[in-house]
Amino acid sequence: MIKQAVVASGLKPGLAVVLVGEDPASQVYVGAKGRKAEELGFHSVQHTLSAATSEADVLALVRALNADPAIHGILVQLPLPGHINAAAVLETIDPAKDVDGFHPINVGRLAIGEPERALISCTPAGCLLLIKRAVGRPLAGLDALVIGRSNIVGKPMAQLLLQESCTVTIAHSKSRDLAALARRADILVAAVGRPEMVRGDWVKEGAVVIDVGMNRIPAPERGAGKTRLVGDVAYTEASLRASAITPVPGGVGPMTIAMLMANTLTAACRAAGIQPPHF
Ligand SMILES: Nc1nc(=O)c2c([nH]1)NC[C@@H]1CN(c3ccc(C(=O)N[C@@H](CCC(=O)O)C(=O)O)cc3)C=[N+]21
Repeated sequence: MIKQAVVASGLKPGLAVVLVGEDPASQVYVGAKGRKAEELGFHSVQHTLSAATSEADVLALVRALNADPAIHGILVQLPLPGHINAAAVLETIDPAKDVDGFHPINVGRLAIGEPERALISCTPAGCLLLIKRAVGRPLAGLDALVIGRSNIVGKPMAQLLLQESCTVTIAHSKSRDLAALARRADILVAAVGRPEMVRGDWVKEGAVVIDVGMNRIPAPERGAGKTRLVGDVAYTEASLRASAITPVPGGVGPMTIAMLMANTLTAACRAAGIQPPHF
């Protein structure tokens, strides 16, 4: 779907990914993003800097990418090493190239209900698309519960659902009786980072369940020292009640990468003064 839109636009969207340090898990994500970008015919560049790189050098690279007309999207992989002020780096990215949607300008545009001028955080944007497809009619009036209040997922997810006129509840570690809140939800988004915390009997019959969790847990059955990836939802139990549910892996993660590409195409279209496609 994105591929057709790229071809139709006649543009070559450019995505720059900046990785500071050699965290192996980060390298896996960055590799997957680069492969997808190339598959779609994007101009794709990766800057891998040593973990000892100074903040000034990261800022200088971001400024150079801001000024590069072949680059439409800039992603600085988080987390950054402790000696680098992540907020300073994110605020240096040109908001028009901020394909992660983490710059306060883009966060603000989402909050004031101007999503058509913003770039929206990829994971919640992808979750909203999945929810809309699963529900198949306007979301207005539905009860939505977002578990988790991070800047990257929980808060923007709640904003997007509010924009769709859902009745939105945001729950977090201090919330009381999460199970009761969950049982009322027509739309349940779990983004807390606790393996299989959402049980099957928390799920309302017919609810749409979106699992943002990416928890790596020990899997001795696969051999000594091996791990497996599980979400925040007990999938098998929850799938007996849900009308639609995303698995982990193979759900929100790949959708996040797809939305990163969609945001890069959107940024390229805006830079060229043409109407971005609607996903
Ligand atoms: N500035 C920034 N933007 C990000 O978007 C960002 C980031 N920093 N830091 C790290 C997290 C993590 N993240 C993932 C995206 C896709 C999968 C994904 O596709 N996962 C596969 C499974 C991969 C596996 O098996 O390990 C799946 O869910 O099917 C995972 C993780 C983006 N992140």
